[in-house]
Amino acid sequence: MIITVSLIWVVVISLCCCLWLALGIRKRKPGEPPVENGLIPYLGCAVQFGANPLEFLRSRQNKYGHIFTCKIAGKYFHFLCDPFSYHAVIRQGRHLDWKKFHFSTSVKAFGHDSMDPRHGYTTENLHQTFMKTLQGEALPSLIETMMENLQSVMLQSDTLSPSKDRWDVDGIFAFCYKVMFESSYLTLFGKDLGNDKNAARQQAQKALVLNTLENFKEFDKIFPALVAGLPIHVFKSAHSARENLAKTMLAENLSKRENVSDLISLRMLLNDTLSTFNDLSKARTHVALLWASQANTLPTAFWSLLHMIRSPEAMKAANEEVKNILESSGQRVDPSKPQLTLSREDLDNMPVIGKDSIIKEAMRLSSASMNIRVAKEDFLLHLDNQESYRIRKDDVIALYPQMLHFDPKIYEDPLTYKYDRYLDDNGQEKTTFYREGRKLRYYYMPFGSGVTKCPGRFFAVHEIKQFLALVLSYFNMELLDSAVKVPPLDQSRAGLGILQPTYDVDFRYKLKTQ
Ligand code: HEM
Repeated sequence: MIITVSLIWVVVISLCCCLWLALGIRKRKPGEPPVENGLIPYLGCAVQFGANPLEFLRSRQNKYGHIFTCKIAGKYFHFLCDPFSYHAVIRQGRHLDWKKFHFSTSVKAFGHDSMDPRHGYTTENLHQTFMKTLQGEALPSLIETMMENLQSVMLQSDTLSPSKDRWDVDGIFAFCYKVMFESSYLTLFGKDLGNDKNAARQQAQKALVLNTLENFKEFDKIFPALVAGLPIHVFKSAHSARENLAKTMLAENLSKRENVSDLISLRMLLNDTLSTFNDLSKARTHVALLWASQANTLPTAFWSLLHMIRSPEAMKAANEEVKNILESSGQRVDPSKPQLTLSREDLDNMPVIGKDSIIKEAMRLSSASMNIRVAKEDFLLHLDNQESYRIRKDDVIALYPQMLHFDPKIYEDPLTYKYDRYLDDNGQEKTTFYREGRKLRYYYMPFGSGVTKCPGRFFAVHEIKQFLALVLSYFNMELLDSAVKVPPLDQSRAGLGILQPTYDVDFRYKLKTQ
């Protein structure tokens, strides 16, 4: 009897193995890129890729060349590693779909109904909504509101309590998190009480911000798992954190707030007029925007501030240019009346901070976004070296720009932070980079590319510039350990944007005496 049962098991397992070999493994057809199926059914190469994507891709590039295919979580990814061929993917050919992956990822992570007009829940053109409310004429007012909020959070609310006479110690990431989260949340989602100074309402407002921050953190922790396809119900506390966030963003709550940004008010209107979403689904679309506006900005603020403080030359150059711009506009730094104004032009005209070099270099070192397109049909992908490869319908084509950012043939000494790397000899933005003597069209891509390029990028860079200009204006800052090493990047979020540090770095700050 025992022998019969064992025999049945052996047969079942063998059948499963045969089925997996027959159906789960792709055989390379003529004209296709080399393929790796990985050893684990369904997951394929996911575990090796996830452990260190850059190392994984470099080793496969050395083995296979400019393009190769890996099975990851049931899908076939064609990784294109030749920067001169990026154009073939970025210029949105008729064979490639960018919407499918983006819309389905958002549904998986945030739980709203599909925002893809092809699915029939809404006719909103999200891309247009973002461009209209985050760029061009919409930008100056976002910058102005952010400037007020940053100063109020740094100096007037209880978020920090800085003093002239005493150093305060904090983690740099913790500091950036507190200051940037609150300021940019209030800038986009408005204030509960408008300008009401009533103490009880101020406290209620503060409690709402703190709760939102805690819920955001809890939810953000499991974000990579949701993108990978795990259901949110597996993560009890993150699930309730996401639902708590959504509750605060129900129309009945948002409509009570004042100074709500154009982005959120237009989205509320379009949710009501163009969609069939229920109230909760509408609220969850706002949670998606909260995440998009914070998840990359917070670590970018950290890396920019950390690298600046660690680099005496960067600190000196940045300090001088902030001082000059304030002097030339006749402004005095007074923490008891924090009303500095720096327009978009002021911010753009400062060389080190203004031309973004300090920030760009910090992002080059910490960005690990993945640019993804899905093949709409079988087609031939033409590379720069005249080779062509067959791509099958529904396969994914992926660019991993960290390979560019850390390429020693493009960036000399790529692991070193050089605050002026993106400045030319005249102190202007440097836009020419070469690889083996050939000028590159794509050399810096933390915001993605082509049609899916981050629509919030101008606001994002300006808010970091404002943040740096203000901390330099108001605070003296020092590392607790002046020889502290830069913490390693937390790879668990690789593919999703700016990586977080694996641990925080302590610094101390106190108000400057003018
Ligand atoms: C340093 C900060 C930021 C970085 C590095 C960043 C990066 C990115 C990246 C890589 C994407 C995806 C592009 C793709 O899929 O190819 C993206 C999408 C997006 N970002 Fe940002 N982002 C930042 C800040 C912001 C801010 C502040 C906002 C809004 C206020 C924002 C709004 C969005 C939106 C709405 C999308 C989705 C666009 C779409 O699917 O059409 N981002 N961002």
